[in-house]
Amino acid sequence: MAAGPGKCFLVTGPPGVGKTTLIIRVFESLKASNPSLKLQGFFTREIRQGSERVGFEVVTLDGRKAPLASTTISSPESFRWPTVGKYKVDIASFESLALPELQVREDTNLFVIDEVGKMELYSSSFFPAILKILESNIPVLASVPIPKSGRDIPAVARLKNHPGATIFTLNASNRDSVKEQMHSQLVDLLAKR
Ligand SMILES: Nc1ncnc2c1ncn2[C@@H]1O[C@H](COP(=O)(O)OP(=O)(O)OP(=O)(O)O)[C@@H](O)[C@H]1O
Repeated sequence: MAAGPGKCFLVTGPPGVGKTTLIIRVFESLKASNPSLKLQGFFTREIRQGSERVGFEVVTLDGRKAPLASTTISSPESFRWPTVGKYKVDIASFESLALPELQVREDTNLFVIDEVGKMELYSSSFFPAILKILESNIPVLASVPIPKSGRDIPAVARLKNHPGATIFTLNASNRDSVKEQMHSQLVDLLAKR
């Protein structure tokens, strides 16, 4: 196993710049170049009704889905859902799908975590699971939001300050080159393990 701090690749950039798309493409090309890699984790995708975004779902790397947040959850009436903007966050649903994916296993090669955001962090078990992964020295590919306030949420600040962190800031003109860079760095890293 590699010595020193585990590698943590962080993708950031403004909403809609293509963080999820980039992570999916890197994941797919890694998988295609080496089908025996053991990859674990999840993506966050928006749910649309026509042109309107009505929520988010989490999707595991092998395609299982669960709701993360929605504008349309209403029952039970008396339940006070945690919210991010207009979305009600279904912490139990997120946890039931995502937390098992974040369990460290002996043979895992890479964890994919899209994203470390406010909704996901409502789960009090989510960030501790990430810290455990970092302690395990297994590489991580994660996306983190750019804060509206200019100040990172504490969990994101902690990831960015991790000694093994490499931060890629996406914009519309660099996303293809960042994808190539990230893919080749990960191929090198995974070949060493
Ligand atoms: N490299 C690309 N070329 C063309 N279109 C792209 C590319 N990357 C992303 N897109 C398009 O931009 C839109 C937003 O992409 P994506 O969901 O990946 O962004 P995001 O940064 O993850 O967004 P969010 O901040 O909401 O999580 C999608 O419709 C996607 O198809």
